[in-house]
Amino acid sequence: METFGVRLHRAVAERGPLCVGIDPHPGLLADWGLPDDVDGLERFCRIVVEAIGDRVAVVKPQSAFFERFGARGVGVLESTIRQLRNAGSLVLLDVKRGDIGSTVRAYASAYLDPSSPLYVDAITASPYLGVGSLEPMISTAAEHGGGVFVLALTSNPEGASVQRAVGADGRTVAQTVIDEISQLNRGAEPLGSFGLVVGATIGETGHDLGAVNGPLLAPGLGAQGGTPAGLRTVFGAALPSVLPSYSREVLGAGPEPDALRAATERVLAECRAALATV
Ligand SMILES: O=C(O)c1cc(=O)[nH]c(=O)n1[C@@H]1O[C@H](COP(=O)(O)O)[C@@H](O)[C@H]1O
Repeated sequence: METFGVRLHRAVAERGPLCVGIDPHPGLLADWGLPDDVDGLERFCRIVVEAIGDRVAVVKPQSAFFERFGARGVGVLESTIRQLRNAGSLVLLDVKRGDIGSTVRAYASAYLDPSSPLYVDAITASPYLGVGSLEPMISTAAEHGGGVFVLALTSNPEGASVQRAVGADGRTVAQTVIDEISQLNRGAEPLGSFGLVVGATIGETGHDLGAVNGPLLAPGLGAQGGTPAGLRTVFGAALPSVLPSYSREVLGAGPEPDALRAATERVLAECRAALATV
């Protein structure tokens, strides 16, 4: 069984360091001339998958935009996941789950067990009930070759008051998350399967990402003001492990498939250039 880290490493080598998010905001549906309903959602996703599913390493559907339409919206999420897999991109489902361990086990079966209809390559997880509470996700991912991206330093301005709080041992909350996830990737080659989320907007924070040995998802580019050139300031020597992630910056170019592809190529070229500067 190939691990997620191995698959991700290969996908990035073949398709380049880029994750594109599918975030069907009501405003984007309107801009694309689509109704704000399940049919509009379905058409939006189909256009994105057909335009870029066969050329982007990772696609990250944001679950909230599907859940807001109830069961039929989740049905569109299921079919979008299937279509993305057929197009050859890895699917990172952005659900930011976290709970007590016994409930995390159910989330793990929902997203990381191959028998689930919502099975994906990797999910995002929130560690704020304790990194240890995520253990069922970690072990299910390890068992089935999946990945988990744990929030460390998020792109939003409100995150810092919690994530940069300093504990009794002098480390920030985020650094303890970084250190615990790094342990899980020890010895993995060429890349571990347990990633961290670090926003592209946060500037230099003094956190040590040097020992992570796993992917560093960098959302916040484009619409939230982060730039590829700014990634070096945020990530320093860890820059080669960064997986830049864009949603609205790319999606805003639609609905024409050629325009979506052109926007994807543009941000990919910018990211390649920024990541090559180490
Ligand atoms: O986990 C994430 O992907 C995430 C973490 C974070 O710190 N900030 C952040 O913006 N995100 C997600 O990344 C996407 C950003 O979308 P854009 O701002 O449109 O590129 C949204 O789906 C967010 O939920």
